[in-house]
Amino acid sequence: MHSTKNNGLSIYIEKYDDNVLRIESYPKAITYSLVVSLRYVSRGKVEHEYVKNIEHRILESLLNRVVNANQRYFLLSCLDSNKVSTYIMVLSKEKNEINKEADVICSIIENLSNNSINCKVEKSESAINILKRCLYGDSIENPLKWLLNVFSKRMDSNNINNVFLLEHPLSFEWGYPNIEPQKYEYLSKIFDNSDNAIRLGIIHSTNITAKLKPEHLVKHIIIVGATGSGKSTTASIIAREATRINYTVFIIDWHGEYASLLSDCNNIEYTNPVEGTIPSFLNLKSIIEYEPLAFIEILENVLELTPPQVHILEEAIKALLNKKALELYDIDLLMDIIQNTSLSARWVSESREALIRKLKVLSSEYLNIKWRGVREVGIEKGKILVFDVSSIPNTRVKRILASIAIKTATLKAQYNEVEKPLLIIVDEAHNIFTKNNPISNLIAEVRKWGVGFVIVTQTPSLLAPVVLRNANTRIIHAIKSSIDIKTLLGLSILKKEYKKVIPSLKPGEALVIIPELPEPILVKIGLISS
Ligand SMILES: Nc1ncnc2c1ncn2[C@@H]1O[C@H](COP(=O)(O)OP(=O)(O)OP(=O)(O)O)[C@@H](O)[C@H]1O
Repeated sequence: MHSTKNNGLSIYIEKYDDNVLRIESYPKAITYSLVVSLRYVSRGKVEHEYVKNIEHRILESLLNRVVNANQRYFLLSCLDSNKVSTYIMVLSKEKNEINKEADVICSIIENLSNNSINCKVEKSESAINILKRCLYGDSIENPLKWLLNVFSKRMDSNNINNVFLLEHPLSFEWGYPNIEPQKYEYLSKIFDNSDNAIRLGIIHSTNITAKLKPEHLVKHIIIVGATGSGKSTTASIIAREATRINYTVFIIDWHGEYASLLSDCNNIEYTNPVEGTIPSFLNLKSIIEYEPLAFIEILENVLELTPPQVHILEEAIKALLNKKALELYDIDLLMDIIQNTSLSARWVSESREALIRKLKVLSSEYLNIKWRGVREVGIEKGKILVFDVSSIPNTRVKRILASIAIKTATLKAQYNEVEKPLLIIVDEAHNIFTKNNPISNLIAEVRKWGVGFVIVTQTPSLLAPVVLRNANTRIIHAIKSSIDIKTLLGLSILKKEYKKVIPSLKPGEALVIIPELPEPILVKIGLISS
């Protein structure tokens, strides 16, 4: 994906003080604004003609002021809980004048309407909400877009080129006012200078580096976002940073993207079964010796085995375990054993054939992978091992091999057979951490063995709920699908206010939620040079 050149108009609206908003537009033009709301005071039956007349006179007065004064006004009609409300946005380059101007126009309006219109200056927070409602209202012609267009032309006509596209609603930065001094201090404390942390990028409107500490890593991280939103880039930054603080990193690379993302790293090894290498975690010996049930459950789930097929598989595994030299990068051997299982019931032969048919997708013959000839690559402290499954032609096989590798990696961590702490990054995790895959429950268990997961997905709604619940650090890139946004909102991962922000994040921008902070922070993800 390429980032598009932004030659449009970007507008940042931030709280300046209790009533005043500061608007910064690109190309550079800073102005100040406040919003007054108009309410008709009910005085019995108000004549339509009478109201129209007042409105006409108010508009006339405002127009006169536009000619004479330094201010601009913008009338907003917003759909507010099913009724249309009227607001006036007062714009000025002079922040000192703007409160005075609001008083002036309110007194003009109240006088002209004989006090049948109530005029009130809105607090900054509610002014932002009002603008948001107007902006996201259903009207096809976005009034604010028009406003900003006109406004910028008038205020800074020399600087503005001809393109006026509000193509990116987040440029408004709703809910992201400049960080106030107390909050700034608080954030600096949370993201202190400690070197033993993952540096994610810079927090919006600060020069504070957002960091994830080791405790965040073992409480798991989820990275969500639509295609092209920057998930893999973020995951690759976490991988690099994790090795810097001496983590062992294992990456399940679903699409074969990490070779280019990490091309400049020299502490990295790649494995790809189609090219004859596998991570040592894929030697089935460990999983079958330590937890044969987990192996059976993975196959049962991914290959949708029936109970009789599971039974036959269990018997075959028992037989396999009785064999002295267990070499099960050898699914072929497992199939031989199943073929020769001496179960006598009549149903066996049919189920056996069906089971073998299902297992065939894992065989050397089907995959064109010579399981007996593959080279196993181990994992070392401070290094990254990538398991690239992208060239395996069958999604079920990818899911099985990735699940087995993850399970074995965590077993090795449990039995201290791998250098810890271990960080397992799982790209396209919705293919693996599904509701019925037993692997999903690992996320609630592995912390005590010094293992953290980074779950990367574009479809959080397909993840097992246990996975979403147990990933305490959330990195949310742009998401378009309303189902996925709802999933995050439903889990209270996000407050409703962010619903509109998430689709508009730019590639590499993310809302980051860590347990210590009550609100998400907006982070521009990027490598921080040492
Ligand atoms: N932190 C960043 N800073 C600048 N640009 C970025 C950043 N992250 C991503 N991008 C841009 O967005 C593009 C897509 O990023 P990336 O491949 O990480 O997205 P993705 O969400 O993983 O997409 P996919 O699901 O298709 O793999 C990158 O090629 C890069 O141009």
